[in-house]
Amino acid sequence: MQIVVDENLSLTDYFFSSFGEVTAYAGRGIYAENLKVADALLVRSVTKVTPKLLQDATALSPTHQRVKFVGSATIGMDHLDVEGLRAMGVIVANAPGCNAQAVAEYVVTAILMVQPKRALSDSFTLGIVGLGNVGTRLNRLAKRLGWRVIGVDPFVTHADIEQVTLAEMLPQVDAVSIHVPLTQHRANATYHLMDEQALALMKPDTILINTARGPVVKEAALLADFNLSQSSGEPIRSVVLDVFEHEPRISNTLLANLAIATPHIAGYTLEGKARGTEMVYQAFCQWQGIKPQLTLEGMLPSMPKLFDQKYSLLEQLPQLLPQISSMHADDLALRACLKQDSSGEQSIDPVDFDRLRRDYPLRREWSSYGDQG
Ligand SMILES: NC(=O)c1ccc[n+]([C@@H]2O[C@H](COP(=O)([O-])OP(=O)(O)OC[C@H]3O[C@@H](n4cnc5c(N)ncnc54)[C@H](O)[C@@H]3O)[C@@H](O)[C@H]2O)c1
Ligand SMILES: O=C(O)[C@H](O)[C@H](O)COP(=O)(O)O
Repeated sequence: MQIVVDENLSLTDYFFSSFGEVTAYAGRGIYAENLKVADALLVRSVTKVTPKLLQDATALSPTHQRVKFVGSATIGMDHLDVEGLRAMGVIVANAPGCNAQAVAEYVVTAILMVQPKRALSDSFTLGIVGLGNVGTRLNRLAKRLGWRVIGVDPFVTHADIEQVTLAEMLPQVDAVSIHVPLTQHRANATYHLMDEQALALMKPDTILINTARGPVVKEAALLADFNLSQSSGEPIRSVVLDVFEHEPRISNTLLANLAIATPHIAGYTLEGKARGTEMVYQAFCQWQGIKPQLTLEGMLPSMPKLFDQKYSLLEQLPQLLPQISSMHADDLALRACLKQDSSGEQSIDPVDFDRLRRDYPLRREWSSYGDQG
């Protein structure tokens, strides 16, 4: 069997080499040409997989049966034409929840970094938009920190989360964190969910965090929000972005105004990435009609136990974060990539953005340091 993989997947040899030949390419560089003799394609979020891609591959090698399994080791699926692929008989799988804990920990870290004093006060209120795998994990962490949580999700109900509409939530929270899939052309679509109207409902000092997908926050509205504060002499809103509307290109006009900017690595823990591949492996085994033999058991190195259950998360995090989080360095590394582009503006080059992601020193989740949840 021929298996084509994005080079940015973890542990592909461990999980897949017993099935056949595994060939890796840069995720943004997987073309029909690379899939001529492929049976399975394993991607992350940067490879757009459509029926056309697979049909083009078949046209290049008509005697080969085309790709029959597409696995994405990610939570998000907006890069896959799931309906179109399934309609042509392709098995499509992703990895729901694989890096949800990583993202929840990223959000708490960002809030504690941006506004430590406010976040440590007992009246801090967090708004969570999207109460799926990430949103519910974030709710759990936030409650452990003593924060009040208000959630928005038109599709689910959680007994332990106070749920309101977006318009009701935005004026009353200290931070808003976005955890919705990117959707378009349907009821409650999330494309540009955070637009001029939504930003206008927020207090000027409400922190905005987007780790979902870039186009959920309308960049032009964000820039207008910054301009409005600047022109009235007010401090600009604290905004944390891990994803960008025009990713992988980021203009300095945006970057210079962000409190924290990271290159789409909120989910990049060793655990999150490894689980993503493991979940795709499980779906792959199901497709092959075999029982999965391999697991992550014993595959991840153990870490020193830094958390002490005698103390609360709130008491320990401020001291531990400098040791267990790379957020400050991640932000600096991204800003260090600014250079003049062809239009004479300063921006982050997509090649540098992808390099930072490929070479990212994967963080560890707090449980690996002894946090028992
Ligand atoms: N930055 C990263 O590294 C990273 C990592 C993981 C996931 N993500 C992104 O985060 C998204 C959320 O992840 P998840 O695991 O929680 O997904 P999930 O599918 O478990 O949950 C998404 C939730 O959003 C809700 N939702 C949909 N439309 C909504 C709307 N208009 N308003 C409010 N809620 C709405 C859904 O009902 C669902 O409960 C993913 O789709 C992915 O794009 C990013
Ligand atoms: O949806 C997700 O799981 C993440 O956003 C995604 O996995 C980020 O990393 P990438 O797939 O681009 O490597």
